[in-house]
Amino acid sequence: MSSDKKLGGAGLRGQVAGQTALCTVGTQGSGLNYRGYDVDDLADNCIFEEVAHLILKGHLPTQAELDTYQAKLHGLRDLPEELKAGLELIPAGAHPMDVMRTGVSLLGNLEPETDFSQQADVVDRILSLLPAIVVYWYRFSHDGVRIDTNTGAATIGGHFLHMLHDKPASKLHEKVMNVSLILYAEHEFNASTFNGRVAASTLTDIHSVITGAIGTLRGPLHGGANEAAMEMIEQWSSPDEAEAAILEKLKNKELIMGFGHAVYKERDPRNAIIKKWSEALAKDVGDDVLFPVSVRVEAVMKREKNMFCNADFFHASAYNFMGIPTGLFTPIFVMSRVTGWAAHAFEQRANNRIIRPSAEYTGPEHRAVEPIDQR
Ligand SMILES: CC(=O)SCCNC(=O)CCNC(=O)[C@H](O)C(C)(C)COP(=O)(O)OP(=O)(O)OC[C@H]1O[C@@H](n2cnc3c(N)ncnc32)[C@H](O)[C@@H]1OP(=O)(O)O
Ligand SMILES: O=C([O-])CC(=O)C(=O)O
Repeated sequence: MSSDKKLGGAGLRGQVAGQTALCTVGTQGSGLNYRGYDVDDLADNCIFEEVAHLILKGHLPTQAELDTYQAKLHGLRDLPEELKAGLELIPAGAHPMDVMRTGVSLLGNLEPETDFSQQADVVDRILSLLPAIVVYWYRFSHDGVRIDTNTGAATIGGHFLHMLHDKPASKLHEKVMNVSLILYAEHEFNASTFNGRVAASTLTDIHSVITGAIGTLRGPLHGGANEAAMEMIEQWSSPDEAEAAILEKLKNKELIMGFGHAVYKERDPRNAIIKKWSEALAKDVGDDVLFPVSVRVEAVMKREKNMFCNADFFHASAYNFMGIPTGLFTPIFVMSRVTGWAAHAFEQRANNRIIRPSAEYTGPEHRAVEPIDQR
């Protein structure tokens, strides 16, 4: 797939800002490759932990390596008591992305990375704990329970759902979580990753890299779009109602969340994959509103604006069908993209020069300070 989107002007669009061996966007194969593998191939054939291993450690694991890696991650699922105490202080009304940001930041105080030789272990610990950080807080603040974060679930996706729903995830749900986490894992120099690389280039600790990236992903123009898309589509009870509302929004020049992309021009290769799984989940729950509404919105945006769904749009209905509260949508993105952020930080550290571009000055001419009584 080639991308011929005109890239220029503001937002550093299209400018090469560094090198990476991790990923290509819009240039090879189906359109998104992690270390040479098509994302659809990975989503069909792997669990997320295999892809995390690929991104973080450089190759797809053998069965023995995967078993060892999963056993290691399982052994790291216990939240430190001080972290639980900190999470219990955060009010129920907080945004779960703020909880993720604070959780990682607090973890950095409790288990600091004091030397870069620790980076792989520190990242495995963060990867293991992210689902527990957000679900422990969510269940304590919303349901008044202190959950056990040792679920015994084989995969990170299954572990997240098990903690949330107090029971093992179905095979279908665990598969969809694996697919979702694989689709979101890495995407070159997107805003949150670039933020992370800038932080890494100062040789700061990995918790600072991840904390900054979480804050950047939170915005509705980036990862927050999956929640914003859900808040939009859940307002409509039929495809016709959705179509009328979208036409009105377009007339008012409103942004339609979950559409468009800074790099892809014609399609986001992740959309067809998550759409297929959203459809399977819709059948599973007997939905006859949310999925048809989403399909109509996609068709209207194509017809009216020649715009396509990005990875976020059909994630909204898919997560909803699995009973996941909307506020936890973007935190799932964090549980996945942490692999990309960390691998970019490792690359930056391995060949570092501090990232420090220049600005074109547009302020006042040179002038002298007026004495305070004359201003
Ligand atoms: C995982 C991710 O982070 S994927 C992105 C998730 N974000 C969203 O879904 C939010 C909605 N989408 C957007 O805001 C944008 O498409 C972005 C932020 C993803 C990309 O921004 P840009 O690269 O600046 O967009 P692009 O250059 O393609 O915009 C071209 C035109 O289409 C319009 N446009 C872009 N996206 C949308 C949209 N979702 N709805 C309506 N119009 C849009 C822009 O306003 C712009 O109009 P203009 O020429 O009149 O100013
Ligand atoms: O690449 C981007 O600009 C946004 C992003 O992170 C993604 O699409 O996964």
